[in-house]
Amino acid sequence: MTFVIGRGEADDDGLPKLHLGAYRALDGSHGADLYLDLDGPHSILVVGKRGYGKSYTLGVIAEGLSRTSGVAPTVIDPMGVFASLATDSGCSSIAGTVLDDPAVVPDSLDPRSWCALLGLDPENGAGSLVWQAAQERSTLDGMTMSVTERNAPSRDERAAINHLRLAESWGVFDEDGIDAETLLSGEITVLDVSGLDSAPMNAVCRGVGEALYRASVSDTIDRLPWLLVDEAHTFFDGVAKRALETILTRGRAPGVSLVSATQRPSAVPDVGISQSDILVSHRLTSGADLDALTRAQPTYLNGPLSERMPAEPGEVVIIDDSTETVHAAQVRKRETAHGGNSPSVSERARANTCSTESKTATD
Ligand SMILES: Nc1ncnc2c1ncn2[C@@H]1O[C@H](COP(=O)(O)OP(=O)(O)OP(=O)(O)O)[C@@H](O)[C@H]1O
Repeated sequence: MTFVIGRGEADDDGLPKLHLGAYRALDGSHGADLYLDLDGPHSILVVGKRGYGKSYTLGVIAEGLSRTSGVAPTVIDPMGVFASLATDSGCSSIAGTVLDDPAVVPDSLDPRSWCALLGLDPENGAGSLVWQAAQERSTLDGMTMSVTERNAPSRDERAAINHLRLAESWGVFDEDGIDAETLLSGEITVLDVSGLDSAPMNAVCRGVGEALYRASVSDTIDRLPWLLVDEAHTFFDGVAKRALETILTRGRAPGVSLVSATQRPSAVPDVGISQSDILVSHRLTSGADLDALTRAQPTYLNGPLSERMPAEPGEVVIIDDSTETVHAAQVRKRETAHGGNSPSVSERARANTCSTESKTATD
């Protein structure tokens, strides 16, 4: 019998799950293996102070998802550390796509999102022009044309066009950009947004979140989407917030999962904590961050969470609301290289061994 977070105790029932790690005893020794359910949708919040393993854990989850059929993982990567998932030349590489300059199709954003993105009031002047343009057209050129065709007061027209030009200058909208169909192809897609400012980074996240949610609601998909967002406070603080909240509050019914990782749980809106059915907490020490989690602390957690904080990188306490259980665990080692690593001799040696092995295999 093994324990599957999000499902409970399970015999080998053949349902999809990923190997998350092992139980951790008080003396630090490792116990039985621990798994994470991939059969149904989940909202998972991964928290922890810098350097204690959030991105690493996100990578472990991404690896497990990549090796599971029936799911389609997308990673929003603001630090540029997940490319190694799909480009690792070692022995355990994963089939997937890394997009260094990700662009979304303009109509992945609905008219309300366009106004929010550009900071415009949809009820007035330039905002209502952008709203109508987004309703009618699916390209930025088309939207600009739509604005000029309205015979609106020239001040409003100029303001709307300037805002659309600003959006164009971000380089994240393209009619040939990624759409839900591409993201749902099954292989992992890593969207490296590390070169972008906060607004375009948020635009990509909102576009992707909305596209995945809309595709799932339309009921035409044959894989369940998983959206993994690192440094999630950047997106909960920006225009992507609404798309993430939609997935958190309404995503599970159509089958969309969200895994958000942040070192600042205090910057995550309450809904981001209360609607997560699984909390994976690495070490946290800031009072504000512990308070944010304590406010949502379930009654079945005996004693304060602060007293159960792990001490070492990779160690976690997991609160599983679907089974109302709490677990002390050690997250397993990554199979692919962790992009956030400082260079180390052992990591280089591992990569060299792998490339020698694969060369020998092809000789
Ligand atoms: N489960 C694990 N097994 C082994 N090593 C780990 C594990 N988790 C983390 N580490 C080690 O801790 C380091 C820091 O992890 P990681 O980069 O994920 O931190 P982080 O919390 O995301 O920090 P940041 O907020 O700075 O991105 C890793 O490079 C790795 O060496």
